[in-house]
Amino acid sequence: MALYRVEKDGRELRIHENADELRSNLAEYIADLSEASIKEHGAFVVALSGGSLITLMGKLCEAPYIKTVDWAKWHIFWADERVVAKSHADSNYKLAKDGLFSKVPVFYSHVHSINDTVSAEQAAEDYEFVIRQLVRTRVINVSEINDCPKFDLVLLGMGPDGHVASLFPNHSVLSEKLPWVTFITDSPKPPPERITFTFPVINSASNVAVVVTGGGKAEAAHQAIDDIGPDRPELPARMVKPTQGKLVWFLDTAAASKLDSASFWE
Ligand SMILES: O=C(O)[C@H](O)[C@@H](O)[C@H](O)[C@H](O)COP(=O)(O)O
Repeated sequence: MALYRVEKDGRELRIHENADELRSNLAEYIADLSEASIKEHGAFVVALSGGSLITLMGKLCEAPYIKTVDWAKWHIFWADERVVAKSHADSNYKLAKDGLFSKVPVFYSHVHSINDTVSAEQAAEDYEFVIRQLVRTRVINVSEINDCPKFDLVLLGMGPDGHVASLFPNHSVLSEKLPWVTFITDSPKPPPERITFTFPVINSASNVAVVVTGGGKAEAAHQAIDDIGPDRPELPARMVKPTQGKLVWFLDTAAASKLDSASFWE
């Protein structure tokens, strides 16, 4: 039985007894958003991260979702991607292709991987161009507040240091306001070269889910979710604040083990 905390600013916290319960809940959440988005604007525009998220999404490849989800209407992007060949073991595209999209009937023309033949800077520029083209052709909606693309769902993991996508603590890209996609060449988590959505794009999404498991992330989850006072450093995960969209945290009990338990209820 998941425990929920719904806070005044629309954030939702879903804490699960174990990874299997989280996987079931996450698959249902994504399938429901897919159905609602396709009903609303004829597509489901989703951005993935790398890491354990892909395994945790695995139930989407099983019944009933493999048949009930309208996979042909999905447009798939990456909120961050390593600047390596798409066939490389470090590629988030390869991770998602092997773990998910080779098992479900997505249109490969809707799977938007990076140009893996250029520099990180050029790959970020190219990726932003593809997103801009899909905004122009109205496949992707635009935020009512700024001109940022409004993804239907951005799926994030979180590192033990509180990074999300490839937005790492104390990095200058955290404050990028203009580009939709930027790049780093000094990632503390290997490999060093990555492209990443900036926070304006993440926070313009209609829905953002941060999916975190394991006790090694409990301190970061506490600092990202709980009221830790004004003088503590703001972790990147705490900067995920959708301007109009909804934020849902998917945690297992280990990752939630340091949360201020007084403020969530069943
Ligand atoms: O490309 C990446 O490395 C990821 O996008 C990264 O942001 C990941 O989501 C976190 O590091 C959590 O990874 P785990 O869930 O595997 O710990």
